[in-house]
Amino acid sequence: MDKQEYLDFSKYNRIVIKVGSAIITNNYDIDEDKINQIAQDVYYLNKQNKEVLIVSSGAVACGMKVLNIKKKPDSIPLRQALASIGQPYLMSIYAKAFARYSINTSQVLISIEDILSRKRFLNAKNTFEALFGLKVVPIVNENDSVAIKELMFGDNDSLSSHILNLIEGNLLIILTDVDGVYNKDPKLYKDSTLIEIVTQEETWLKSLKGKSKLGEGGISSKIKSAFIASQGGKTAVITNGKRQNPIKSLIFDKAFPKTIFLPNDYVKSKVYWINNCLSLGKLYIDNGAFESIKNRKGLLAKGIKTIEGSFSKGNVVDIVFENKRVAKGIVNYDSTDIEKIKGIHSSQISSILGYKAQADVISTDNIILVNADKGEPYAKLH
Ligand SMILES: Nc1ncnc2c1ncn2[C@@H]1O[C@H](COP(=O)(O)OP(=O)(O)O)[C@@H](O)[C@H]1O
Ligand SMILES: N[C@@H](CCC(=O)OP(=O)(O)O)C(=O)O
Repeated sequence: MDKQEYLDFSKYNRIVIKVGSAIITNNYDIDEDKINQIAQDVYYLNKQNKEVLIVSSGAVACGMKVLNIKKKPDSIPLRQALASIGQPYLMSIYAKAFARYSINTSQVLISIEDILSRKRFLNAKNTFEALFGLKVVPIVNENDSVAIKELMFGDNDSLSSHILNLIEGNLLIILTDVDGVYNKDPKLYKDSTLIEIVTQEETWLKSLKGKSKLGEGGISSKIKSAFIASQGGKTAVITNGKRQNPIKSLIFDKAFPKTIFLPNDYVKSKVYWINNCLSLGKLYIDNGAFESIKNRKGLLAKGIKTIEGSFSKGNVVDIVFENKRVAKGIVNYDSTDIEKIKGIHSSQISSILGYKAQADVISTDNIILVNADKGEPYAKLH
C-alpha cells in the first residue's frame, strides 16, 4: 500500500491529537497562537464530520508561567501544585481558541485507575460518547495534582494510546517539536535522518531515548504509544506541531514531514485494553487449568495454585504456568476473595464467600493467550 494512503483522512472518523508540552510553550511562554491554529485545524476536521479529542499536556508549564517559574521543579508535590494552578489556565486558552469557531470544549482529567478498572474504563467511554453526541471537543489531561507517583502515566503519550482505544478512534496524531522519529536525537545530531515509515518489525526503535526540557515522556514514550496504537490496528503519526497548521498540512501536503506507524490488523477494543493494561497481579495455575484455557474455557478457582498482588474485580492480571506468563485476563473477584477460593470447586464458592458468585475466576471471553516464549500477547480473544 502507498504510504500516503494511510493518511487518507476519509478513512478516519475519530481522531486523537496529542499535544505535548513542547508545543504548548514557546520560550517559557504559552503559545496561544499555536492553540489557535490547532482549533482551526480541528474546526476543519469537524466540518468533515470527524470527531476529535485532544490529549493536551501543558498544565505544569502553564503553572510555571502563572508563577513566573523558569525551571521545572524536581519535587513531585510542587509539580502537582503547578499542574493544579496551570490546568484551568490551559483550559481557558483552549476554550477561547475554540470559541472563535463556535466549538465548545470540555475538560476530562483521567487517572491511571480509570484505565485499569474495566468498570471505570467503560464509564469514561460513555462520558466521551455523550460529549461527542453534544459536538464538544474533549480536552484530556492526566489528573496530575492527585496522582500517586507509583501509579501515574507521567507522560501523556501513554495516556493518548489508551484514550484512542477508549473512544475507539482510528488515528493517533502525536504533535511534538521535531518532525518525527529520527535514528538519533535531531537536536543533538545534525546528521540524523527522519524515519518515515515504521512497521511492527522495527522494534529497535523502542531503544531510542531523549526528551525536551519540559516534556516528561520523550521520544521513547511516543514510539511506545505509536506501537501500541498500530499493533491495535490503528494508524499513528508523530509529526511537528511547531509547523504552521500541522493537522491541515498533514492532510493537504503530501511532503509534510512525519513518521507513520503502519496499522496491524484490526483488534477489538477489549483485546486492545487487556493487551495494554498493566497487570496488577498474578495467578499461578496448574496443568489442568492451562489445558482448559488453551481449549477456550474459563479459568476456574480449582486450577489456581497461588496468587500474587493486590487487585480488584475488573482489573487485569497475568496468568502464569510453570513460571511463564501464558495469558492475561480480567478477574471476576478481588484478590482477597481469590485467596479464599483458590483450589476450591466452583460449587463451594458461594458458601465460602457468603454471596452468590460467578463460577469462573476469569470468564472465557475475558482471557487472551500470550506467546509464552516471547511473553507477548497473541492479541486473540477467546
Ligand atoms: N531519535 C529521536 N527522534 C526524535 N526526537 C528525539 C529523538 N531522541 C530524542 N528526541 C527528542 O525528543 C523530544 C520530544 O519529546 P518530549 O520532550 O517529550 O516532547 P513533548 O513535550 O512534545 O511530549 C524532541 O525535542 C527531541 O529532541
Ligand atoms: N500532565 C502533564 C504532562 C506531562 C508532560 O510533560 O507530558 P509531555 O509533554 O506530553 O511529555 C502536564 O500537563 O503538565
